[in-house]
Amino acid sequence: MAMADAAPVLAITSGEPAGVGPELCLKLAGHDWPGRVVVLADEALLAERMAQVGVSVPLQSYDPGMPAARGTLEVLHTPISVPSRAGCLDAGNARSVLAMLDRAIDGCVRGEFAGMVTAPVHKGVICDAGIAFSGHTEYLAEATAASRVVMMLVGGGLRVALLTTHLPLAAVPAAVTPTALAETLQILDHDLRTRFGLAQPRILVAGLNPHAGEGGHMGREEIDVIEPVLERLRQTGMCLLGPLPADTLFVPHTLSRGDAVLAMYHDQGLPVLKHASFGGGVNVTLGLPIIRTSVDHGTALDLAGTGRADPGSLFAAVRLAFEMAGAGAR
Ligand SMILES: NC(=O)C1=CN([C@@H]2O[C@H](COP(=O)(O)OP(=O)(O)OC[C@H]3O[C@@H](n4cnc5c(N)ncnc54)[C@H](O)[C@@H]3O)[C@@H](O)[C@H]2O)C=CC1
Ligand SMILES: NCC(=O)COP(=O)(O)O
Repeated sequence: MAMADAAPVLAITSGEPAGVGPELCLKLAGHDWPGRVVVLADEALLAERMAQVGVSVPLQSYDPGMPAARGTLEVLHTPISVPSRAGCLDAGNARSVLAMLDRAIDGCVRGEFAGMVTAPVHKGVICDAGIAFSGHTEYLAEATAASRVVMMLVGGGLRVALLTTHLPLAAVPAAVTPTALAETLQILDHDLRTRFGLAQPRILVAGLNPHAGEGGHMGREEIDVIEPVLERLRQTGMCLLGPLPADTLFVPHTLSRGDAVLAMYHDQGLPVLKHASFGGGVNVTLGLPIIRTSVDHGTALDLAGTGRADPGSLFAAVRLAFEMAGAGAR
């Protein structure tokens, strides 16, 4: 167990072995972090990627009581099941990717780790292995028995949270329910106060339909669901603006009126966020009993093994996790 006043220890899951995660994790070594970073990865795979991208990073096996020497990378060996070639997915490794997540989650729940930072996994190859998987966010919710969690991306001066996450577009309208909206806004408001230090968060809520439904002529979710929920939550003291037409919500004048945006679905909010910050954005899961941040990008199979993947988002995710754990960034 980590001592309450000891430097926080973060678990960094290296994710899909064929993706850029393992080589990005190597770049964490030698940086002056305000605590310990422990990379969960297959040690032999890390050695292979080092050879492939032409770097040499001394690895030290993770020992809870013994922080690694500066310049080395602490590694908690989590074996892959079959050899992995950069850029080539193999469903045979899906279960080992999930075992890596399970180890990090377990360590966070037990207090061994102050939080976890995830490098990307490949959702499709995990599903190809016969495991229903739609993302870390949903997996973490289930693993920690959190009844609802909220995906929020932070970057480029924006905070964008999502009401629905990895759903087919056709399933989105039915998921815009009073309960889902109210609980999501309550989690967002709560975590903006407690984890991001905002005394009175102002949340801009997007409509679902073009022009926020144009008075009911282009869809009724705004009138039937969103407006009543916002009105009810305003009575509890929450500062909510909306439902706002999503096409003009992200113009600077409107953004200046809020601290965070709640988008109704994945591709309503994330393209704007990624346009503003790709390579430096961070994905945070709100509503969990543990701290979890992540990169803003995927497995980038086209770059895996080249050493050219940008580590900026991983670094930002690690910095934010340390800040959330109470350790200032260096
Ligand atoms: N946190 C996670 O685990 C995430 C996982 N994914 C998964 O990743 C897989 C691939 O997704 P894609 O849509 O192809 O997105 P992607 O982010 O892997 O790639 C999109 C484009 O961005 C580039 N790119 C990505 N990361 C980069 C980096 N660090 N530096 C420079 N360029 C970078 C890629 O080369 C590619 O051109 C999917 O299975 C998806 O679900 C996607 C987002 C987050
Ligand atoms: N587009 C964000 C994304 O896919 C990340 O999902 P998750 O794995 O963090 O749930």
